Amino acid sequence: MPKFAANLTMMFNEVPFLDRFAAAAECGFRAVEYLFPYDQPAEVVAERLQRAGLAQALFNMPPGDWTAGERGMAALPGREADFAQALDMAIDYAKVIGTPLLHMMAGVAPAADQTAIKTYRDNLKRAVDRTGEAGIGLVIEPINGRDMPGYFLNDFERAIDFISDMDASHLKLQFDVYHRQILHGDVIMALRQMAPLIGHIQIASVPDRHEPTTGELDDRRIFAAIDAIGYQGYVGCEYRPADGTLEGLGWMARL
Ligand SMILES: O=C(O)C(=O)[C@H](O)CO
Ligand SMILES: [Mg+2]
Repeated sequence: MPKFAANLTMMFNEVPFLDRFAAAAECGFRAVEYLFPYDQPAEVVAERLQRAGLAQALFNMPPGDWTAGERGMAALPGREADFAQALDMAIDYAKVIGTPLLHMMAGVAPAADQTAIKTYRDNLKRAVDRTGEAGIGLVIEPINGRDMPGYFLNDFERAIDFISDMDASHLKLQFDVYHRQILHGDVIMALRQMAPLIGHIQIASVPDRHEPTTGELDDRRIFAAIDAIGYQGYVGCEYRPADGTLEGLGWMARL
């Protein structure tokens, strides 16, 4: 069975962000991930993580103005300076908190626009170089257009092409089973084929993004496939509990 990380952006919303670390540890999680730590000083986040005895699996680079609808800046022409600043901030936080992986969000931009594509490539190269110097892994994640309309990176093969073009061993794919199923299906074959390039995996039920094992996929078989490809990282539980975090944790106990 894979090792699971609690996603503290979606789970444990019953308590404030900083208290979610202890809450996750009390429920038996040994690792956590979340979207953004930047509302808190990095030292404070690191202290909560350590006090709870948890490993950090991953977090995202600053996404731009989230409340205004921004979902990353890597593919946004004209925002290169903001992207570079966000990258610096993410690396500073990563060093203090100790994450092995950063997720670079692409942003909302037309997927076929040549200027957006060039901007994305240039920013990806910058992020590959900076994370490489810092000894941190970098991942990119295809996201479905129902959850994020207009998201630039909306295709798994395209993500694989970007990763292959960069030819950097610390740049990998964030394989979110939920997005894969909505975008393309064929989840287990994709896990097998993309295995060497997978740096992080996330899970949720489809279509409602609730607890694993409650949706249209056979998640037990997916976990077996993840083991079979030799994946050693965490599987992030990036789901919205259907009826309370604690009330919904039975799926893990039943595995
Ligand atoms: O939405 C997802 O699936 C993610 O993993 C992101 O990090 C951001 O929304
Ligand atoms: Mg995800």
